[in-house]
Amino acid sequence: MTEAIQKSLRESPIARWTAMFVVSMSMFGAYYFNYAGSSVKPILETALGWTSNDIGLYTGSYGWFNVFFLMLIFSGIILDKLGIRVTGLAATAFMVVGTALNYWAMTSLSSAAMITLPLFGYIKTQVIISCLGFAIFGVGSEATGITLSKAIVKWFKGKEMALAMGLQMSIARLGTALALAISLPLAIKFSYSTPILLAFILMLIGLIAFITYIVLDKKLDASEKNLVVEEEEPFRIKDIISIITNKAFWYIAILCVLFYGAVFPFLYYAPDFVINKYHVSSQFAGFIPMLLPFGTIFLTPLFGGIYDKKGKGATIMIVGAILLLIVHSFLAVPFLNYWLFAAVMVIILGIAFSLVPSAMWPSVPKIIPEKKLGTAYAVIFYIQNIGLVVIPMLLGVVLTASNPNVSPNKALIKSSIEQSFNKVLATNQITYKPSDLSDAIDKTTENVVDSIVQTTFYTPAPQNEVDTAALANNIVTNNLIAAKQLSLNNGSKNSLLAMGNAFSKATYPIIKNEKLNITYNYENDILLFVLLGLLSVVVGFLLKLEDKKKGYGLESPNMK
Ligand SMILES: NCCCC[C@H](N)C(=O)NCC(=O)O
Repeated sequence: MTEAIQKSLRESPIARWTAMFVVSMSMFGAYYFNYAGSSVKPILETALGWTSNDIGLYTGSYGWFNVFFLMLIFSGIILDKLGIRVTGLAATAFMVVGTALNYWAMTSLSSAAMITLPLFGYIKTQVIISCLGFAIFGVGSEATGITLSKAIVKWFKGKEMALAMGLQMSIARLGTALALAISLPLAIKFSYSTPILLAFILMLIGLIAFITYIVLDKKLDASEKNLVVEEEEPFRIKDIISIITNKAFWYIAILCVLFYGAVFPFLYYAPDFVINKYHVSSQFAGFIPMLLPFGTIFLTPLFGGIYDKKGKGATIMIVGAILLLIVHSFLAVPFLNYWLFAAVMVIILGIAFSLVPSAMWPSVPKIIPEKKLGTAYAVIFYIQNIGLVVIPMLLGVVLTASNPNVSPNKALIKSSIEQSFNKVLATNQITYKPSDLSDAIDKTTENVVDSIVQTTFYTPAPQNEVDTAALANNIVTNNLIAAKQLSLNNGSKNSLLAMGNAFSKATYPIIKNEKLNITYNYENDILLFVLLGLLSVVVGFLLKLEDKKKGYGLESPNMK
């Protein structure tokens, strides 16, 4: 037997780094699409008449199947049972199908068509099919994430594993940066659907890249066929028990949900937060949070490289958690309200957001054997996904409760919508069921109020109070014009709701022009982030203690 045959392909740096770059291409597209939709929010509102509720539903649909139908857990089990090739191929194909469905819904379905569905009520067909597409994409995206982690462990165990995982994350975050930088300009220059078309092209590239990876993966297996490698028992369903009874695994999963919960939702609120607290103009508010993903592109592999050579994985996570705590604590101080201070804090948060992931993901293989890694990563992502649904909801509740005086005057808005409806119905002598009318008025009020809250989040203007009375007046006048354009010939519930939709759509530009200024106080929300930071530090120390007790080697270098 020749030397060449005896050597595993893993031993060739060119082969393993090529495998890493090829396999990471699928995640580049996934992270791009993740942020492309929300970046074109204002265009979707004006071009398709999507309300803030529609956009919120769409953004949240990413996790529907993963969380509610446990698809993420199934993906992990499938990964451990059927392997990297089958799972990765299916996952990248899911991303292609989901993105295609999303693109088709946005470009081929009428934005006026409506449907009544259990759980959702009366909803735009275009919105619900786009959500379905995004949910299918979400299944593929999370499954690809866990497949990539397992693939990197396969190629890099005992070598530059954390550096490789860090670089894979950097390539993914380049996708995020691309979405933040070009989605909106693309949508303005061409069409609202161009960023989604680009996402579809990137998904196809990701699928082709994964097929290329399969060739490399087969070559790796062939190169190891004649080697004496430690044969592992195949994965069995009962292995899940040994994962979920492992204390260190739980510390990592809890640290993951606490830490990511204090970063991703913070980014969502950050533009409005810097406008309200640091008096940054709305044009520049997006730039400060944007500093975060850009910084992580360079720092995550750097810290990964340090972990590989020097070890100290648990310590790196603790330092990251401490930085998170410090940043949120300083952001909570009322008198520190100069914009440069916020920018510096976001840069430090970027350092924390590079430290923790660079050590967290390569630490899992030290605790859980390779054959169970798919399921282990899947359970961690599953818990993280639940947190990313619950924490923003909690923040919204805290924000509303902490700012009782700045909410739009719902009663006034409702009465103006009532007036609009009654005028149209009386003028056109349309008969209707009173309960249907009241449902349509309630739904329209909900949409309009939500639009006001969401719009003022991003576009405050130099006024001192919420002039809802002027807005209500405007709604009546302008919505009558919108309603007249509708050929309403009966008073069925659907036609009343359609009228309500036209009202909400017509109201959107009015809200923009009213230039409302709602100043939110974010103090309590930031305190919630401080609490998450504090708990992250505690869990980090518990992980370090458990590692010391059980000897997982989190503090040892990865490179032998
Ligand atoms: N919108 C981001 C997708 C998250 C993917 C995955 N659940 C994850 O957390 N990956 C690690 C990371 O640091 O992005």
